[in-house]
Amino acid sequence: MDLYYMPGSAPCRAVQMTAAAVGADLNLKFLNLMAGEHMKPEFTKINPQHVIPTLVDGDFALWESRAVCVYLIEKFGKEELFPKCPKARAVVNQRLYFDMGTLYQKFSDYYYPQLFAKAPADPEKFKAMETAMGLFNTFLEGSKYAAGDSLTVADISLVATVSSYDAAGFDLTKYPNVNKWYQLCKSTVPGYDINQAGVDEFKKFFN
Ligand SMILES: N[C@@H](CCC(=O)N[C@@H](CS)C(=O)NCC(=O)O)C(=O)O
Repeated sequence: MDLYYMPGSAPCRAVQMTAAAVGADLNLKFLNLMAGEHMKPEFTKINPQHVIPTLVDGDFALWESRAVCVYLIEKFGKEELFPKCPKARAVVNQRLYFDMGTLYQKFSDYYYPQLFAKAPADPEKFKAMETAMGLFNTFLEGSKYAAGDSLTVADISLVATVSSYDAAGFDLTKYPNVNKWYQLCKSTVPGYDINQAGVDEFKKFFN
């Protein structure tokens, strides 16, 4: 399977950690977004939405990191990362959608215009990030992992996002449940070293 990716990208890191967790061997294909490689016809033919991560498994192409993570888990039969029980699965899905639509979204809204369009910092957008992180802190009340007592794909997706917040200098110590969960994930999420290497690349955008 090929994975079009960039190491600094949080959604790509989530897919790489999931691959490590399920034992999937990925053929990594670096795509340089800064050089516009994602807009070349060779890539838009595979993914008309021109985003990474994009997985290619034979004649099947898939993007949206959380969908890719779930595909890998199902393909490799690692059910414990995406429980079948409807309620347990629903909580995992809620956390995944929260990550995509709120936690990661607020991060992108605040930092990306500054990093990639030299826009000034918007304090309202910073507050929205704080609200989102506060919500995640509340979800973690009395819960070891993001969706209960065991590690799931929700943790993998969320830790990719939270490590980007950390890399950007966002103060996680104000969110004690998040901070505790983050430390736990660092030592228990398979392939966390891959995430860390990508985070180190991502940090360079802030210099
Ligand atoms: N929700 C998507 C976000 C993917 C995304 O925005 N990827 C960025 C890099 S981090 C990208 O490929 N941007 C290029 C573009 O939008 O054309 C996911 O989780 O996979």
